[in-house]
Amino acid sequence: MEIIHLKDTNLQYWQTRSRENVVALGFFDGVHKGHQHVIDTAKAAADEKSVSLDVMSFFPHPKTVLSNGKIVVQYLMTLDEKAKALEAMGVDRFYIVNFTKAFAALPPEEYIEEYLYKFGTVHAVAGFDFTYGSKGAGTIGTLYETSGRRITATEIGKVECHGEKVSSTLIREMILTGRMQKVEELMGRPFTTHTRISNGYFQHQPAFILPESGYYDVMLESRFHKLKCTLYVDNENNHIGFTDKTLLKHFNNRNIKITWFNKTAAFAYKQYATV
Ligand SMILES: Cc1cc2nc3c(=O)[nH]c(=O)nc-3n(C[C@H](O)[C@H](O)[C@H](O)COP(=O)(O)O)c2cc1C
Ligand SMILES: Nc1ncnc2c1ncn2[C@@H]1O[C@H](COP(=O)(O)OP(=O)(O)OP(=O)(O)O)[C@@H](O)[C@H]1O
Repeated sequence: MEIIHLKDTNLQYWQTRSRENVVALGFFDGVHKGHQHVIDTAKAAADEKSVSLDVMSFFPHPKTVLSNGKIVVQYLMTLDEKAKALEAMGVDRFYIVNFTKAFAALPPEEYIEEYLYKFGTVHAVAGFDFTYGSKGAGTIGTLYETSGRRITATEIGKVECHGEKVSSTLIREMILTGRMQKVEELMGRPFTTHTRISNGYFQHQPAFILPESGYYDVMLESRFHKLKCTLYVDNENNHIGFTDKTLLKHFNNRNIKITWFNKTAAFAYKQYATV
């Protein structure tokens, strides 16, 4: 899979290097069950038409850009993890558009012309609530007409879990209340984070979400070790630690993947305040 970062200055370059494709549209943080349905549908259409499967996503998050940074979106995954998840689903090209206010304000016609038609898109797939362009006026339902009937479209109906729309926002809420089983149900896989332990400390980057403070059953994986253990999280201080300090030696100064299972207890801050 190719990963292409689009900005004003390289737009034309990539337009001329595109080929016919079916595209899936959206931010796709977490690549959850709703997103999976969108991408699987686009994959089936691409296979049927024998064209490439592309995903067109954005960065940073539109809510952060449109609120002038006032709304902080804690991401569920890094761009690298998102790319791996998309690649595993059969995506050929992953475009990441530099999301700016100017881009958000494009008239829907112009977005379709410059970012879809000139990129070789013959068919677009997005969810019922995906909007694009100034005032969010463009929808997947209006895309065919707005494209001058040059690009067909499929609208994906709402994917729900126990009557609620599966969304990145809902998953963030569940992580922040420690409901990891529910998160797994919404994502279709357990929640994972990638981090590094340097000189005995987890270097968690605050741009990425951490579960509610507490003790968690986790799986830790480095290049050389994989084991189940308990970690504690002090969310307010963006801190992760081992309850069994003897385990540190296996993971110190390594990149690690944490797979989060159950929250087993509330966090007793005083117990670790002096460690
Ligand atoms: C391709 C594209 C994707 C967009 N995706 C989102 C999005 O996921 N979330 C969002 O809040 N706005 C998104 N926007 C921005 C909205 O379409 C719209 O510009 C925004 O809600 C601001 O509306 P305003 O013109 O009334 O300020 C996107 C815009 C474009 C062009
Ligand atoms: N539950 C769902 N059912 C159907 N389509 C969905 C669902 N969730 C997201 N989509 C679609 O998947 C694409 C990517 O979704 P996007 O990341 O923008 O939304 P989201 O998961 O609802 O996030 P947020 O909570 O930030 O709004 C969009 O086309 C969107 O309409």
